[in-house]
Amino acid sequence: WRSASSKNANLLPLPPGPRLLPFVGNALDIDVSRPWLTYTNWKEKYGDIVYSRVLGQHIIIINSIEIARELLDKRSAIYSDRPLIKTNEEFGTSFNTAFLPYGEALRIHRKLFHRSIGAEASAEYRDLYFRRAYELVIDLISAPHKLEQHLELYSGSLIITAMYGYETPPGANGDPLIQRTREAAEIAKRVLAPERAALLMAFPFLEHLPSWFPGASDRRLAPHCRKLVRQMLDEPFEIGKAKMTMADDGRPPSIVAKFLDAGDTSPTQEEFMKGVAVSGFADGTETTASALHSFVLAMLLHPEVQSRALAEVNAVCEDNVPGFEHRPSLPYIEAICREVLRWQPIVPLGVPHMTSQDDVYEGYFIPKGSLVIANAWAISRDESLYPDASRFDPERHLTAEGKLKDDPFAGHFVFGYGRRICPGRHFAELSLWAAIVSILSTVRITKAKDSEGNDIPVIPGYTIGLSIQPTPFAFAMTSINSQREEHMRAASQVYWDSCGMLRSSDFKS
Ligand code: HEM
Repeated sequence: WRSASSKNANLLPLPPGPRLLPFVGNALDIDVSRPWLTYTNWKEKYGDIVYSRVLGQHIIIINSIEIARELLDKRSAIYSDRPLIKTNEEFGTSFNTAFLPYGEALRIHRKLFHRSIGAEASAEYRDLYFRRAYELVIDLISAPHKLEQHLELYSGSLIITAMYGYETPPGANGDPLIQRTREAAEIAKRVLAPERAALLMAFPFLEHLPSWFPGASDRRLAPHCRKLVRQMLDEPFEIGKAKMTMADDGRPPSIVAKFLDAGDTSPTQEEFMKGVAVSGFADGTETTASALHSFVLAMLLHPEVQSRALAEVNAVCEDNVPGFEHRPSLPYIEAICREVLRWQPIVPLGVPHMTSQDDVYEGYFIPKGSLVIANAWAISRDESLYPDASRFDPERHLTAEGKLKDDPFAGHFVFGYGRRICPGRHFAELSLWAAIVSILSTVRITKAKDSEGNDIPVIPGYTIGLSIQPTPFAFAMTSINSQREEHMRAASQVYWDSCGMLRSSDFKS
């Protein structure tokens, strides 16, 4: 137990944690590429709430859903700040909702998100999820080796349409927002290798020590990155505006259209709107695509899950394509979606919160300015909630009668907490469901064969960083229901033939 700060008048102890070394604290104890594993080990030794300190920064690690909900949900008013990361200013990325401090700008961003992709608004895009899911299935059948590209196009184009009201044609890579985001992400990767990104997010004060970071010289890319970000903010917004003047195409209005309709379009408000739209795209595309990537890996490893899912869909839909109207009758598909999110939490440590006041929890002192990390990885591996937790097992979410369990934690911990909970979670869940049910009903994912006809073994692995995704693996994908495949192709064709929507080619350059 260590003594606490002078503000801690009752000299309450800090939560338990590993022994601190002078100056560096616990910096040397942490696996920097996969800090969630270190923190999960600490759960064994120190419990569900752990105190650590690196270079004077207080860090509280939460390893249980109960404590995360108690502090981050119930005491959200004082657990919702974010650490300031100066690199964001330099590279022009401080507009992103995820980096905003707790305050007025965040409140406005979250209100705009709620209006555009809250539970109700997300449901308005029912047709869009499926149409794009059909295109995903068609793309996967014709070019399975471009899996990552197809998944990124699926998740990114859905968000672009919801945000701006224009569409990226199937198979296209040419959308300027996608291209520029990719370019900006490349710069971010050069400046911030994944392990550095995770470390910097967890310990933002480390950016003051550039000598610790190989690649700091890439800071010369900052002006170019700022220019890219400006284009990302302005160009699609102008397209969204132009879209408003076009004839009504019967689609739900985009978030930009709703914003412009609402009237207050002062430059400050407009800048908020632009920031929200690009944050949604930047924070939602890779996460959703990574979850789908994990799904494909899980199906490859578990053919029996694919068979059961297909039998369920066939029993409910016969040879028709499944839609949201079938969702209540497809509990096993729902269980697969839950398990995909639980099995490999895409953001294993969530995004760190920061306390804006001193607090006390169960007799432990929690200082103001502490980074609070809710360890989604540890929760996903909690054997009391999820026995044999490393196993991919959708059945854990079903009752003995095959009904979906009433699990208050399902879909919760992977999306974060309180006033910072992921504002795209409803949109994400609907787009995951549409893609997963469309794939399972129409294709079979199997091991790829080598030149001698033998199965290529699958060695599952994951990348490192703030968010994770599977490392590349070989697989094959074959259509197993020609009627559904035909329906998907025809629906997609009819749509694009009759489409009056603005396309990305309407961009100036
Ligand atoms: C499977 C998909 C997704 C996962 C696993 C995921 C996960 C998360 C997590 C863990 C956070 C941090 C929450 C916290 O601080 O407590 C977050 C924040 C955020 N997410 Fe998502 N997300 C997903 C999809 C999306 C989508 C589709 C969008 C938008 C269309 C989106 C937009 C955002 C934004 C803007 C934030 C920052 C919120 C804030 O700081 O207040 N996410 N997400």
